[in-house]
Amino acid sequence: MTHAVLELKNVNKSFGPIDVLHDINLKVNAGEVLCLLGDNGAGKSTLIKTLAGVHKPTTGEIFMDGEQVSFDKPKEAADRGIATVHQFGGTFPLMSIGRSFFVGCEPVKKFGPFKIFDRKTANEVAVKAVRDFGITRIDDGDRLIGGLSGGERQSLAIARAVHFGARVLILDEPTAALGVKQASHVLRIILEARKRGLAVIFITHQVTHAMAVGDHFAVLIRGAVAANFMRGEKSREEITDLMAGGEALADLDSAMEAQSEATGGEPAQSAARATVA
Ligand SMILES: Nc1ncnc2c1ncn2[C@@H]1O[C@H](COP(=O)(O)OP(=O)(O)OP(=O)(O)O)[C@@H](O)[C@H]1O
Repeated sequence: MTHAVLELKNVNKSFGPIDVLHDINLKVNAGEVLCLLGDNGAGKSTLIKTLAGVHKPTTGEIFMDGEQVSFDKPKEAADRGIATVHQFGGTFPLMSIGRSFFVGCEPVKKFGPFKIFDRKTANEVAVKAVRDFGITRIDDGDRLIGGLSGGERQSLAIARAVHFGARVLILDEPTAALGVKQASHVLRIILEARKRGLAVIFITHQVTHAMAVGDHFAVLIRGAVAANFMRGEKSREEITDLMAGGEALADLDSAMEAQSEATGGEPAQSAARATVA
């Protein structure tokens, strides 16, 4: 029996008296993109941090390849192959591509009695890794990260994670700040990571981007998985409605109706209809 690369069973997370995640059950397989959708404050960051070893679940279990794991710090999650790429690629604008690719594990060469950073090797390996990922516009490892476009930075960070053996790639809103062309570039890189057999968790607000690459979708509302479905099981409109808080608009409608009844006035226009119009 093949196990999911990553599986969460009944994961709860509380901060003191504040319960943030409620009974999260999710799994992601090798070569699959799980899109995690949710409005602001839904608990996406807390979930990512719980997977990446920043937080420990209050209760519940996390499994990798069927084996229960527990991370005391982010390095332990990273050593198991869980890599998180944040919105701006998490790199330093004033570093070169070669330098930032190897930050923390720089290749060195001998220079007399000293060991110095092997810039040539770092640049060659970094440029090859990103070009293999289809980022053909990067051909000089000495270029500064600050001179790359947002999409190129994201793509570089993904290629780096894959190069260093990531098995689970957590992408935290990678397309949120990008224009259409740049976003489609990053989506192609996500598909390439999937093709290489990674388990990808793609956190996004953008339903169009999720639908372009997702195999499996989970919608978080107030820290719980409100919907969990596979590609083709829900329409764009249904997902958008869930995402836009159809529930919240329904609450608002009832509040407006109650107010209108209380004042005996004309019924106010439906919040949901007003939004759609
Ligand atoms: N350390 C903490 N202590 C107390 N409450 C917290 C803590 N971290 C998060 N929360 C609460 O948990 C809820 C979910 O927050 P989280 O940042 O995970 O949401 P999110 O979906 O990532 O939102 P956004 O898209 O705005 O980043 C929020 O109400 C937040 O205030």
